[in-house]
Amino acid sequence: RPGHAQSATILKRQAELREEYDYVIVGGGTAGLTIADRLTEDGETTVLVVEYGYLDNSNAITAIGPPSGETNPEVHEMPSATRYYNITMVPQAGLNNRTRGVAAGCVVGGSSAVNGMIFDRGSAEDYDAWVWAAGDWQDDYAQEWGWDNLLPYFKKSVTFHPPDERMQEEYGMTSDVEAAYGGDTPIHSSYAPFQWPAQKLMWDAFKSVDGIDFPVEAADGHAVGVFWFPNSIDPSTRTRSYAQLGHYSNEGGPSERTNFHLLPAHRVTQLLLEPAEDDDGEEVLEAVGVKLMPRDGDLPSSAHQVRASKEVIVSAGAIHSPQLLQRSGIGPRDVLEAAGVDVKLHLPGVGWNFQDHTTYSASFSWGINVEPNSGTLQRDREYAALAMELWRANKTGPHAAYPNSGAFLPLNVLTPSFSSIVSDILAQDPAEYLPADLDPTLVAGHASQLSVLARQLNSSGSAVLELLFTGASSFTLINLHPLSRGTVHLAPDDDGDARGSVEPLVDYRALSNPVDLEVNRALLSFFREFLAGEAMVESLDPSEVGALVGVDAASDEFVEYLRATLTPSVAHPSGTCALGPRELGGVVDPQLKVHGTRRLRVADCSIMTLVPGTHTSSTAYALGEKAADLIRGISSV
Ligand SMILES: Cc1cc2nc3c(=O)[nH]c(=O)nc-3n(C[C@H](O)[C@H](O)[C@H](O)COP(=O)(O)OP(=O)(O)OC[C@H]3O[C@@H](n4cnc5c(N)ncnc54)[C@H](O)[C@@H]3O)c2cc1C
Repeated sequence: RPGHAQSATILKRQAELREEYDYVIVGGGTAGLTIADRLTEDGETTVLVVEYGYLDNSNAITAIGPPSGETNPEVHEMPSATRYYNITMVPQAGLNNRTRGVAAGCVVGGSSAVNGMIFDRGSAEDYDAWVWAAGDWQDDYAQEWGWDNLLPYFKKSVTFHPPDERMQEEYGMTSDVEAAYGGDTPIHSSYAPFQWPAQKLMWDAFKSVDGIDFPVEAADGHAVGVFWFPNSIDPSTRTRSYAQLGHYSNEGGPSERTNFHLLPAHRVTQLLLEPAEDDDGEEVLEAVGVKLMPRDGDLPSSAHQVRASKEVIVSAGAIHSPQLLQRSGIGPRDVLEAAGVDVKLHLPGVGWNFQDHTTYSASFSWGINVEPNSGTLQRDREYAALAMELWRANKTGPHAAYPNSGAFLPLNVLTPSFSSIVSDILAQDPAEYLPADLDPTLVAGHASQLSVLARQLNSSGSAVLELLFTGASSFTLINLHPLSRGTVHLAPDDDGDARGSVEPLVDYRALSNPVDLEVNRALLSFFREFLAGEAMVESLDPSEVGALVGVDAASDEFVEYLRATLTPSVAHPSGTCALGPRELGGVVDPQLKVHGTRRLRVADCSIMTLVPGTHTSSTAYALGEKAADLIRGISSV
């Protein structure tokens, strides 16, 4: 245990912990802290947040700008590895049995403390898709979800800082505050005050491609096209803005409220569940509290228990929320039995429907060298000195550069054969690419998702390719709407060991659905064609470099390249406790209540039925805000 960990052992804290709170929230991450902040703002409602990570005030979490050590050295109060879980995905059958780490934040603030700070939102269709996937139950889900219901919470969840006049004139940045923003929460959303000149050349080149939109504002539901997007960065200090600073230690925030308790460095190992009846007299499980264990120190002889008089809210993220439900006896019967867990509620959707965006690299070099660029900082000592001076003076200049522009393009812009890909999806037998003997409700849910995905891939309102550009010549091509579905299941050797330290089996099942190969081919073909177009040749003169040179996107060799190099995750894990009817494999109802239970909700990225075509943190904040209102029974912002 790091000596400086600001965490109490349960014995030290036992005196401070109450026996009972109104609400117990599992996970002090992006959504969890947002919910806790809202529930306690009345000064009366008592809330305990249990967080496995440490309360870590290292400035290394917030520092951005020049490499550490050169100015304002980063201070690591704790080893940086303590801010991540140590999980290795299971060997990926579709990726030559490769494995790698699974990125998930493990610290107060959750993944918002370690993420890349791209702070965009999906398109309206990305959120309507969750409702569409509810099939015959759409009307129920449309009451609370879909873009129109979420937009007020997106607005509420951040303080937006529009680009100033210079940034508008010099870089062409645009925004529409009224359409997309208006909140004043201490979670900040802003643009970098410096962009490299080659960025503009690429932006201009996109203008020569047919069918591309350039929305003035993307965060109002129009996140398709080439557009500017902000970062979760506080522009007054140019430091990371994240859930710990915005929903815990902020002035007047939860850390100053006596009705709020945060217990870091403790893991909830099980939910306390009792048999009960719901309002219709049906037998259900009722959540009455949690069992928790310290992360460090001597192991107590038994787990400490805390009761929740109103509700338990699970916000442990898309990797650990399903794990906790499963450990507690809620999940697919076979998975629970294999791990020796008593099945209290057979709910096959728990841990199913695992999704993330996938990515692979494509590298080029520019034949025309446009100065300055990030290399100039290394090559030109005078320029480097000026850059450091600007950063020291007012946090501007090249060291303030951060990605703010991207192409988020629909399939019909990427390939003229988009409709044949859509037909391939519609022609699929929904069970064909799923694990054998999957519960029929999960197959039915997948069938529903396939029709939603066909609709999105056929539409100009949903992006399929994400390509961020800053002026640099290396790119990652991201598939925003994969069809492959994976699992997060309890490890059979998870014997419920006292600390709960056995991590779940994380299987992306990347490329298990062949349509994902087709889409990846389309991403590469489009991008190569774009770079070979007149506008790019005249301004930057690209030539391809690296392992893909000479590899035809239509060839088997390209498939081999994908299997050898594709990354199955860009750290946007989603979908493992999906919003949706039980008949379609859903785990939570429109109120985020777990089917078959009382006083138990899940609220984090695991509830996203389909991963939206965007980075996921802004949605985690918005759904945290939404969940808090559902819990409080508030029907509009
Ligand atoms: C490396 C990385 C880069 C990313 N880059 C971006 C980006 O640039 N832009 C973007 O928008 N999104 C990005 N994301 C994704 C985004 O940050 C997440 O989708 C979002 O923060 C998840 O929010 P959440 O509330 O669902 O979960 P989290 O914020 O991860 O919170 C879950 C919390 O629960 C705790 N927990 C888990 N199990 C237990 C338990 N049993 N008991 C107690 N506590 C528990 C965890 O420690 C964690 O703190 C990135 C994520 C990572 C990891």
